Amino acid sequence: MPRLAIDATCLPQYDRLDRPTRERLAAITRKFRELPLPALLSHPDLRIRELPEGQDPRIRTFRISDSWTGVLLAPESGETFLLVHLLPRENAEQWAADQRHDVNRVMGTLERRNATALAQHTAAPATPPAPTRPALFSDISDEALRQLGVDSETIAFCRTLTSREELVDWSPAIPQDQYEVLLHLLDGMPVDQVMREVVQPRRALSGGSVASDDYDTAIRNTRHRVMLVDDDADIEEVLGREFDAWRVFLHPTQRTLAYRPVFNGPVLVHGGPGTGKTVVALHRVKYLAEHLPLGGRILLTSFTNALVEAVRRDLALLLDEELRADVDVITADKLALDIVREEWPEVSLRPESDTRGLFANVVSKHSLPWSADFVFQEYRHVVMAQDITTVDGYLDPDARRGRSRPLTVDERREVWHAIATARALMRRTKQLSALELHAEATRILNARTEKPYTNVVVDEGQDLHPAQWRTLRAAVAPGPNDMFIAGDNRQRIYDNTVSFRQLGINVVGRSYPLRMNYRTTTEILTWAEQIMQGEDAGLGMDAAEPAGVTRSLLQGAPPVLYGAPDAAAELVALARQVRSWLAKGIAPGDICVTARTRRGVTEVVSALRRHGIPAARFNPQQHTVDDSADAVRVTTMHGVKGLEFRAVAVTGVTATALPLMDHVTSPDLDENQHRSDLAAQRSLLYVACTRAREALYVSWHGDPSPFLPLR
Ligand SMILES: Nc1ncnc2c1ncn2[C@@H]1O[C@H](COP(=O)(O)OP(=O)(O)OP(=O)(O)O)[C@@H](O)[C@H]1O
Repeated sequence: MPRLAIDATCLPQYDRLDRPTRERLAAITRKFRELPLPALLSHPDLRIRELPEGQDPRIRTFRISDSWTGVLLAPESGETFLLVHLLPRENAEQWAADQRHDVNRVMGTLERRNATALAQHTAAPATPPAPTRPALFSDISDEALRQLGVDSETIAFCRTLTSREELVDWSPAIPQDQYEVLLHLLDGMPVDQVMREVVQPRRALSGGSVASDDYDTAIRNTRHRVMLVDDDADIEEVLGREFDAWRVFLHPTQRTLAYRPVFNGPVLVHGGPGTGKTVVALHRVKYLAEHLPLGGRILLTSFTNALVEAVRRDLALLLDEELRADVDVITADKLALDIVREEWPEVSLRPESDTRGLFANVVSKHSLPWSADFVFQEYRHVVMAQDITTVDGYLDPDARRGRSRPLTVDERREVWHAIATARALMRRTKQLSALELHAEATRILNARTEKPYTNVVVDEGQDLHPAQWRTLRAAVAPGPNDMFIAGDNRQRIYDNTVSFRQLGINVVGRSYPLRMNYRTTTEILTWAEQIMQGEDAGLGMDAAEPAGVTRSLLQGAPPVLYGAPDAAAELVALARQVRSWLAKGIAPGDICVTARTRRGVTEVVSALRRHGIPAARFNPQQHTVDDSADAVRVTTMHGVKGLEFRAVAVTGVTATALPLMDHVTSPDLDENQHRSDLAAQRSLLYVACTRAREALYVSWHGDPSPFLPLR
């Protein structure tokens, strides 16, 4: 019996159909699966029509209602029908006639192109290539392009173009997988790398090349754009439930990572903002949960409580309750606390501010010549980062590698004494700092032969402290599929750096980049990338490969930048901007405004309300807002980590606020730490700006932040 597949193009259209039309479509698609092909094509009720003579014989249109038409790909061979598009009746036939569907033989996927438009342009380019500007890809031979799956027609077309912008403008007409190849080449990725990163993952899924008339296989291999409907599933049920594309359509690279049966050790998935790292981590959990041995458990963790809440919510969309019961979704800190409490039930977590206070007391009591901040940093970045437990360990010449302020041996003894005093006090009061809990949890776990988890999946890994990594490492036995880590060094906004090698997390040979951004438009992304230009990407996790450039297939308006004369004027301009987004039909809840500080958040909320705009402080942890759900969300720049909104306003990007020098270690204290803290503040701006899906507005008053690309 025929099987039904649905192209991703149909999904937004389905939302526009009214109830009777949806029911009618469901009835039709049921018939697709009940009747043999000849009976189906000639069925009087369905009015399946071929296109006029000379056009693609595989494409048919069928009537759904008086106003809606369906477009169907019905290959002569094979059993799979593809519902290609749902269109208003008046546009359907022309659209169908312009498109052509082919099998990409190299990548094994089904592709669509606007054949009419491409052929017309190739024959007579609107603007012939200027003799002064070389055609695109002039340094890459036809043969090399063909090996990457770019066919002769697309090659001939590309040779008429001279700029990246032209190629991007034409992207809706170009076969999608070929477009991705071209985009990477254009941005300088070498041919062999494109082969490895773009072509191979597709081939891996299709198991090699596919014959040009084998549409059936190609449709099944195009899972990044095509949804296969189970034989007994109802189309209404498939399309009618709240739809999130990420649950169904994985990019081939995402799919090969999430669904690979075995990795022989820890895996690192890295990539720029919006490349689907969280999506891959969630699908990996799904795969692991579906293949979990009896009694096994999975840990899914992320950096903050807010992020853990977000992945918990998303996991519920992907995995049914029964499988979710085998997955703990908690922060590393919560894990450490739970483990330590198993052996020491009265222990509690000491908030970071208390820990700093404790160090301040010890430093003043000992009348040390260093500031409390300095001693606290020695504790955090030397002692706890390396799990040093003895004075000799701290005196080791290598222990303070990377710290720029030298200490003599006697001075070290003094610092050690202060740190040891503070640590002893924590123990005596049974109130341990998070780092202390991790050190304890690691010792407990290392002493056990039975580990609590079969697999550990980590999202937002770039911000974890080495002590947290040690707990995670100790929570799972080393071996196949033990750790799956997603992160992006350039989004590191806290002050931790780690060396995986030293932590026994060996990702060498298992470090994979994701490069396609699914969230942000090209215009916003390209601008935001400039914030990070020249920034060393080696901080955070020591990824085997530096982060590459991220591309987006989405297009939109460039970011709007505004420098106001003073704070009041900045708020007035913000209100104007938000009002214009609302007027364009963006719901208040899809708009987020960030401020640099908590006080800034309060000021923005009251300013927007004064202008009659519903606004509320946003609590990312619970995804709740103070009053009404239908309000513009306002939060700090830290608060938007890992989230996204249709429109984002990043305010207060003023020289005195970014970097906020209170949060940056003074260079007198430690030069390297100073640089690292500055880099984290730069990343904060980058993270905030890359939360925007469609619209980004950035403002400041007085002098702009030096991190802002204003050229
Ligand atoms: N294959 C996909 N198909 C459709 N949407 C996708 C796909 N992969 C990711 N997305 C969407 O792209 C957006 C970004 O994904 P995700 O949050 O996983 O990226 P990320 O790399 O973790 O981002 P960041 O590092 O910026 O927090 C989300 O809206 C997600 O649903």
